[in-house]
Amino acid sequence: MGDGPSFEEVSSIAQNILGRVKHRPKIGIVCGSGLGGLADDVQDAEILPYSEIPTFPVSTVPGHMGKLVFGILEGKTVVLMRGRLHCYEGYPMWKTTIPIRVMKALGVTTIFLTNAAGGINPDFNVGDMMIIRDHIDLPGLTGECVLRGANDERFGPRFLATVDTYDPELRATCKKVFQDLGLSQLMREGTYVMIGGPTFETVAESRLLKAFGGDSVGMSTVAEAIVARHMGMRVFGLSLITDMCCLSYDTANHTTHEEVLAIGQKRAEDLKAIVMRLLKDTTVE
Ligand SMILES: O=P(O)(O)O[C@@H]1C[C@H](O)[C@@H](CO)O1
Ligand code: HPA
Repeated sequence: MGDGPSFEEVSSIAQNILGRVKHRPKIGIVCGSGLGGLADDVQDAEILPYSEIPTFPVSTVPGHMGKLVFGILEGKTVVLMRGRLHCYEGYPMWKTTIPIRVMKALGVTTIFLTNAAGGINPDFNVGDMMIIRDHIDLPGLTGECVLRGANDERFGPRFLATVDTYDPELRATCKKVFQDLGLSQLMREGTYVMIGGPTFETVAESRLLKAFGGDSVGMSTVAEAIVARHMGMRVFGLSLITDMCCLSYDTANHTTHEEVLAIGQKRAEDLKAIVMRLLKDTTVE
């Protein structure tokens, strides 16, 4: 196979994990920057650091601990990625999504992707949460799609339709969750744009992404969502808006990763409440 990973490599990682944990999750959750606190509520937790899983890539970004956490949340058997991988860390795009392929091989059928993101839509506020309705795969549009390279049909089809990437039923359930928890004022829905990072956007780039129809921007998630859909998983995505992108030179402020992590901490309880209730209300086969 061209860009990888091979089906055999993914199966071998999954076999290694299955030999070491008793839980058999159907739902996977990827914790975005600063959002790993979700893992603290996992009951009967079994924890595998990425560094202890043969050939598994490791996280290098502050706010991403680099552990798989297996256990029970809201009565559902789950696996959490407490820390994801980004291409700006030096990984080729396909390598950042090995954990998603491994989750599928472990038996996961539904995946929740969370991220920290900048707000492009001027109606958004820092601290809002955006249900991802659609995405713009900027790396993909410029030739760096995560599915680039030889295709192994055991994973999925060569050509993938992506119009329905984010599951409508899960989005509807999540909207009700916001209502039920009295958090509707924080709820947004829109289009997430993936950039490669690690630079935050210039003013001109933010204006471009806005003109493209983007509502939030980040450095992850899209490749994971595409790979998950390639393997037939159900995908849900949620962005925590941690900063607002600058659309004017007059108001240009300097976004920092520390600011992103701080807002993640500030909103940790609300985010946790939403994801846990969504879990509770989600039926898995
Ligand atoms: O892993 P996510 O997408 O939540 O992380 C975002 C994008 C960068 O990794 C980082 C920037 O602060 O947060
Ligand atoms: N841009 C890109 N990625 C991000 C941002 C941002 O403003 N905030 C958090 N992740």
